[in-house]
Amino acid sequence: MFKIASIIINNSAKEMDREFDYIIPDELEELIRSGMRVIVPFGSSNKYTEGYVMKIKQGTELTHYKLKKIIDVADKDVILTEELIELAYFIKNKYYCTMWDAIQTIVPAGISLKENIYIKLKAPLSIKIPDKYNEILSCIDDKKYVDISVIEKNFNKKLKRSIIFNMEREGIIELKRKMDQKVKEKTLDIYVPLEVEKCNEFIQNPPPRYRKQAEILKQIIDNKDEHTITELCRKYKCTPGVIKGLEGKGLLVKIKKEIYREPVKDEHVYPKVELTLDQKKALTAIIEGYKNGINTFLLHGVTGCGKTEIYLNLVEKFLKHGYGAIVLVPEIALTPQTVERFKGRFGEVVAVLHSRLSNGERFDEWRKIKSGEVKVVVGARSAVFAPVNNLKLIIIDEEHEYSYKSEMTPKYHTREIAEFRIKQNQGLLILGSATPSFESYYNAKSGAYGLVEITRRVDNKNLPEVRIVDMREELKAGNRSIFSVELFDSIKENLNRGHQTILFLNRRGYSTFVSCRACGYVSKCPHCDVSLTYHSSNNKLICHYCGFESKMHQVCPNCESKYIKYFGTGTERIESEIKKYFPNARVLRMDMDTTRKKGEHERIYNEFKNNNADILVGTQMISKGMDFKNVTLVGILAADMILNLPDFRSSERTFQLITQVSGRAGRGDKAGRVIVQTYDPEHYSIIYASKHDYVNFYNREIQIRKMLNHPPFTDILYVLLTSPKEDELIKACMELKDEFRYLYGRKDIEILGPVPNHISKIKNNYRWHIIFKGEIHKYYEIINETASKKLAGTSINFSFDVNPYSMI
Ligand SMILES: Nc1ncnc2c1ncn2[C@@H]1O[C@H](COP(=O)(O)OP(=O)(O)OP(=O)(O)O)[C@@H](O)[C@H]1O
Ligand SMILES: [Zn+2]
Repeated sequence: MFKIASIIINNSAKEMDREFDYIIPDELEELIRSGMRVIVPFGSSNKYTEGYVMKIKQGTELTHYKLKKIIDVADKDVILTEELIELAYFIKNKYYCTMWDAIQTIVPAGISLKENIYIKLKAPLSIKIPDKYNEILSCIDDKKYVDISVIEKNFNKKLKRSIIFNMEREGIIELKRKMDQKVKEKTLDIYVPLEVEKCNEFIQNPPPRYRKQAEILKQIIDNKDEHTITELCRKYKCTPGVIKGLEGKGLLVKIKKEIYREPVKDEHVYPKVELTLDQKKALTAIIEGYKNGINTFLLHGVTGCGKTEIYLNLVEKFLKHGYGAIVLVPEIALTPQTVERFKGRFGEVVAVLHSRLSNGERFDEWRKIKSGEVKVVVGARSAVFAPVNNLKLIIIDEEHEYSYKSEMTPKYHTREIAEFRIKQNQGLLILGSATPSFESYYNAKSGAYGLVEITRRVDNKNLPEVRIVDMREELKAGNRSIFSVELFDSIKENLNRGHQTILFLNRRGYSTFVSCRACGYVSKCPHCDVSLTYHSSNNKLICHYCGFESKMHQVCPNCESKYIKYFGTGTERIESEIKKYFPNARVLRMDMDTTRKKGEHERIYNEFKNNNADILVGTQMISKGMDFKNVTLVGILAADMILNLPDFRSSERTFQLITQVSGRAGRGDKAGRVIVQTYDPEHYSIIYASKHDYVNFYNREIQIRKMLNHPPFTDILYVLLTSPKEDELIKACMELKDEFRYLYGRKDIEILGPVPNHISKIKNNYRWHIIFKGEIHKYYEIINETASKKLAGTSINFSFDVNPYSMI
């Protein structure tokens, strides 16, 4: 009898999204387990391809004759544990992607394999070789194999692979295929003493000309050194010849030692503190609830109530029991404090998964986690897949943040992945926020999650006082500036007192759009359906969607008048106005434009933290969990900016932003104040946010969600259709609508659209969408099939997003 493996092949095409059977050859039978990565021949050309073993089953005589054999295993160990295989199936079924895409989401990019081809001349004297191969032949050897990429480099034209395969078929060359990992494990040559006795003999009686060698060998032994040759030479101030000499005598030997690429080391310590009463109560409620079988808790605590300290205590408790933990933050660079605190409390057992790690560094961290060397992982979204041993605790900080939803297929939500993993491992999931997402609060209220609330800040510090300023009144009173009188006076006062100020505006650049006052012309991106933003720092107009740049016009390109002006405000403009009005103030700006360079986030953050600036201007980058003690004033310049976007989450988003940004004020021993500027001062999300009243905001907004049948009361399948050909796209959308005819009038599903997107063109691709609301899992198969059939062979691409965070 022999065994068969069902394998998912490296291929993202929907048609290939199934398991393929391969025979497990006898010599591999002992080795191969499910979750392992293997190399198999695939397709008619039998190209070497990587794949993952999903299942192992018994074969029959009949299958033996039809099936191909596995060539080799790709790794020593299993890559996907049972739990991660289950997780891959979950992702595939929940977000409607292929199994390969699901697996690629789970494993780090650095481990993927690439096929390398090596070529050798077969030296067939009897064959007449066509002249067209001469150029290739001149690069090939008849004694050793040459890497095809080396030949490709030597070749001035593009070397077609088909030519190489023809040459093989004609018997001119021999090919050898190998699969190599993109990122390799890193090893170093380390010198260690071989036999102590032999060494001692040499040290005691060295021949006169080897005295120096003996002296150094003695020190190496005394210090129990394990070093590379360069390190040894530096340490003992000797030449490499001395070390080589010792190696030649068989006294020192060279061994290969596996090492890790170390991302930044950090020796900062974050000492333990005595928990406040509120923190103790919350911690007890969570631990008791968990003992009684509650697996997920929503920790709803006002800004500055000390949630991080609760997380730290939980992690400590789980570590003591030998369990592993994952701590998720919205974005590493934006939450330096949280990261510092975990590293500072737990040290070496913590790995931080930065988005700026190189593939090699990421791969090394992943290996450390998998081997159990690392027990706590702190990271952004994708760290939820970390192969932590004995995983029992996942914490999602600022769980309402949009960055927890992936923007790439599969468009998973981190919270849903965490819930699944915690269920599999019977562990504990903590969702923390001052402004929980509606999904989570709804679950907590309906009893699906445990709910723990903290309504006071640490040491009973007051939440800041929030004042709403009606900008329409300012205008009536003749104030045309971007600052209301109240905000302007408050900034001045704060500067005089030596306190710090944060000014928030959710738009970068200088202006929102550039327009001609004479003819009404608006500068738009030629590739996208959006207006261009003026950036004063380089005097350019920039598209925020595709990056297109053009010079700022001197005159209107349409009517040549000089009255071309910028309108609206971005962070750059605020910065320059502040500099104009308060020339002595030290101003920092944090937005996408000022933080492109590595390390800039940290630099700006530290400058402000160390009181080297008076005012910090920024976009939503500054709204997250930052804890500055000296900030007593926060100005929100345009609170209603996202309120009017065509998205059912815009009220929720507005409430969250105002509350979170306000939460940066008054965290030290001085009282905080917030000034909210708006054209819509009666809007309930602004009023509730000004009162720090999440619960009543929720109660009101949830009724609207229910009435209009929006999540969390229903599921949405958002189908985005894009094409560079507008006519073809519109026609296909209309025909699709017709094909979905039979779904109309059903109670359990509703169809909206097709309609053009809010932004109807991005990067020369026209965009339309269709929205399905209701029991989408019941209809997904048929929707997918209808669309695939209809759109096959057209210029149109389509993608799915389940419960999207943005429909723009
Ligand atoms: N038990 C404690 N004793 C003294 N200080 C504490 C205690 N717990 C937390 N703090 C301090 O209180 C401040 C706020 O804590 P933390 O940053 O964890 O708040 P948070 O709840 O995460 O707020 P946000 O939601 O705004 O991010 C921090 O400076 C922290 O060091
Ligand atoms: Zn553009």
